[in-house]
Amino acid sequence: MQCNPIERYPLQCKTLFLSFSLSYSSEVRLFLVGFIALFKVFHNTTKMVKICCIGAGYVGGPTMAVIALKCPSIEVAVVDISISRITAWNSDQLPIYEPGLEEVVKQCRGRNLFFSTNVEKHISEADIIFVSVNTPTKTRGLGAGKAADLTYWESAARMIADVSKSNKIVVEKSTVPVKTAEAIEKILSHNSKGISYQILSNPEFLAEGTAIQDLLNPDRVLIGGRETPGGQKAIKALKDVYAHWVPEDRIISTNLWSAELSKLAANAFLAQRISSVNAMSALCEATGADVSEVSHAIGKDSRIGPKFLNASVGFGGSCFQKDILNLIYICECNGLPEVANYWKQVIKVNDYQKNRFVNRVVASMFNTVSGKKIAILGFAFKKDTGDTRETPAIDVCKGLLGDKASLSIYDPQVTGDQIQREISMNKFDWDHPVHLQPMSPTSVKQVNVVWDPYEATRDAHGICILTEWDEFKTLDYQRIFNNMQKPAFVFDGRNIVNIEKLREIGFIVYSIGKPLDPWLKDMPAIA
Ligand SMILES: NC(=O)C1=CN([C@@H]2O[C@H](COP(=O)(O)OP(=O)(O)OC[C@H]3O[C@@H](n4cnc5c(N)ncnc54)[C@H](O)[C@@H]3O)[C@@H](O)[C@H]2O)C=CC1
Ligand SMILES: O=C(O)[C@H]1O[C@H](OP(=O)(O)OP(=O)(O)OC[C@H]2O[C@@H](n3ccc(=O)[nH]c3=O)[C@H](O)[C@@H]2O)[C@H](O)[C@@H](O)[C@@H]1O
Repeated sequence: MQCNPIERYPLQCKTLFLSFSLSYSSEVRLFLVGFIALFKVFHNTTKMVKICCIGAGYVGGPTMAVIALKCPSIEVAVVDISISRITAWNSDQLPIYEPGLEEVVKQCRGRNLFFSTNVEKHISEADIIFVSVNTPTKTRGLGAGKAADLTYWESAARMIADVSKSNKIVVEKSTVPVKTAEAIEKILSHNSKGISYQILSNPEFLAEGTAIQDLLNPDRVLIGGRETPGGQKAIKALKDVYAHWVPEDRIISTNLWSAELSKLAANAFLAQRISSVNAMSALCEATGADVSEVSHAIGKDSRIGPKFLNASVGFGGSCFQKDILNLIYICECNGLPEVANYWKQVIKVNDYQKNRFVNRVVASMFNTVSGKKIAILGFAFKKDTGDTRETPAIDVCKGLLGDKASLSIYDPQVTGDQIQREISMNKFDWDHPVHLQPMSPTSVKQVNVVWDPYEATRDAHGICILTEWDEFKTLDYQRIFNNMQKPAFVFDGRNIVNIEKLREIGFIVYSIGKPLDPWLKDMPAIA
């Protein structure tokens, strides 16, 4: 990495200044002070550290926007092969919905934050290159259905090797299998043309919907690097970037493999907590216990803690399942089938939870939803995002369509096009760059997407709440009930409605892990 010459030669500059100061008049001294100040400014601006991030997605976009916000002296370019994504980043309609993101982008865009499709130019000019491209589950070949597909990562690495003319720090921001850095090092060093590369692992822990807050105030920043002087120097350079706003004690450095594995481990532990509470929710329904009360009681134990104990229709999102599958594959490759099986169970329980929900819906409606209108409230995988990758809504909707239901879907942040695409696409196709996905999948006739929850629920037999959007808590349920077929059902997959109030109105209510409505007790959901 290049650094400011004033910093590189501080002693020489100071000595020069001192010797002139002693021998010349005050005017000359004043001139010199001005000259050196200008020299500093000039060099600070021309030798600005440059960052390039390959991949302008849910991670690359917000992460770089926050770096640009907090480090005005660093120039940040976010590049992508998707022209539509970059066009959107440069417009008033950002490509992703994330609270607080627009404000940050507007403050920095055009100042020290740039979005571009000129991948080669920005890579070649950068000192630090973050790689934040997709690492989806492989769909075919060796490890299909489990291993991470590193196609996009490898092509980014080859691009770096092709266009670089100066030394680079390459930062793994994508979630990758442990030991990926070794593979990347090989690609880069075999094509190095005398250039030196340092690979760092700097996994991202932000959650969608709270990305900006997570980035501004992270629990920790993790940086893994080689234990060589070069590796340690690279770690220091990246630490200096984060140190602009993250307290030093929250910046952890480790070896490369610990950092890579910690990311997979963190997601596996988080997902395991949800599967644990979801497994309990099934037992609560069978026994009359209330899962919210159980979560509250166990969460009071400081060793367990209260977070991530909300029972739900299942976890979704682009990462939990993909990263656990990846972990399972790594365990299998390392001859650890027992460990692999342990983690497999987390995914099995998640699938079980989604199936269980569909079975409840169908069983309570006299064992058939054929031709019945079911309103789906919420399609995103969680509130405050428009992201639908691996949302449990896909499996629930497919399950209901399998029983010939007719669906009317409302989500405040997801378009009809996106919903149709998700429902008609094959599993795992969703996490590839947009321009590589099927352009116009055949839309499913029994699916109607509307922009109003009252429209979605009119004449419906039942309502499934699949995302915990706040607005679903305050809907006029009396009005909704009046316009529905009877008996009218609410299946709350997020435990957000007031069950007692809805029962008073006349609804038959199912809420995950809560004591069952007498109606549901008489209609057991056996698959
Ligand atoms: N979405 C999330 O909340 C989190 C994601 N991650 C990880 O970060 C990585 C990226 O995830 P997302 O940002 O969600 O994905 P994304 O799909 O939103 O963004 C990835 C971008 O990379 C671009 N791309 C792919 N290959 C490229 C190449 N060779 N050159 C230039 N651009 C290229 C794609 O066009 C796409 O816009 C994944 O490994 C994911 O596991 C980690 C933490 C949180
Ligand atoms: O690697 C990633 O992609 C990210 O994955 C998750 O973040 P994210 O998927 O954006 O959102 P979460 O808040 O973790 O929710 C994931 C899913 O679990 C569900 N969930 C969460 C918490 C809970 O108690 N119950 C529950 O069902 C959510 O509704 C959602 O469907 C992790 O929380 C992030 O730390 C990580 O960086």
